[in-house]
Amino acid sequence: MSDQIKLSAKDVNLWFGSKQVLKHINISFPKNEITAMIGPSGCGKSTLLRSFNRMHDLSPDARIEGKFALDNLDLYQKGLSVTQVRSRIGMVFQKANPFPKSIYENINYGLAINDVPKADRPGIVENALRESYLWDEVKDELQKPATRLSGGQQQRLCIARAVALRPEVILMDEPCSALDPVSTAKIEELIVKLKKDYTIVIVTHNMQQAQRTADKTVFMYLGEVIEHDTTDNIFNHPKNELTANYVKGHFG
Ligand SMILES: Nc1ncnc2c1ncn2[C@@H]1O[C@H](COP(=O)(O)OP(=O)(O)OP(=O)(O)O)[C@@H](O)[C@H]1O
Repeated sequence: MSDQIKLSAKDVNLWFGSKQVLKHINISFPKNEITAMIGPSGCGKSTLLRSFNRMHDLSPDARIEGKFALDNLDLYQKGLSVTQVRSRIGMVFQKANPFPKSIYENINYGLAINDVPKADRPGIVENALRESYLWDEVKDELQKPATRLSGGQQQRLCIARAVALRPEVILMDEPCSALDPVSTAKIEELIVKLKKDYTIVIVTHNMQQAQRTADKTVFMYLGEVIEHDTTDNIFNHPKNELTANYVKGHFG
């Protein structure tokens, strides 16, 4: 763990049309820690997560105020492309979304569009698959379509695709919600292992998952950050009554 802030949002407000979805968000995520974002459906967790890697750039009705930063880099500054941002801030989605291509090509593609020299790519693909605990299962069938892998394997492939680009941050939006308990346990083990090299922010509805994986937890409600503390404090000694009621399962 360290006190160095890797990712932050300052005075952020976000509207979709006339509806304000994020309100006065001030939040920071320390380097090499896992932070879980929890809160009832519709409170803005995904919207906040997606803001960091500029997923709203193409939504004509989205209006964003405030500042998002990676270290001291303004993520919305003029001249900084989405591809540049996403090579440093990777994302893994709720539903595994491999390209309809081979296992190998799923990882190779990102390397190619980021101009990684051709000769380096096979080694990077192998390392990314090893790092994602998938290599032993797929090493003899790298040319097989990725869509034939199991759901859990596909999600680990998506994590491999993200880590291949050596991002500094990995954003995860309910990465296990479509998986069975065994696959979920594997991904959670992987997430905890990855924090040595990455800063991780994970949106989850699974309270046990937050407690098993996250150093810090953020509770959001109606577009606001209500409480942000160590995971132990959020679940066992919450300061805010709303947080207490939510983690006890009284609503949401
Ligand atoms: N592209 C969009 N255009 C318009 N409204 C949107 C868009 N994306 C999200 N919203 C709205 O913003 C609000 C917050 O949604 P968001 O997905 O961030 O919540 P969430 O806390 O992640 O919910 P869940 O836990 O159900 O995924 C919701 O009311 C949602 O309908």
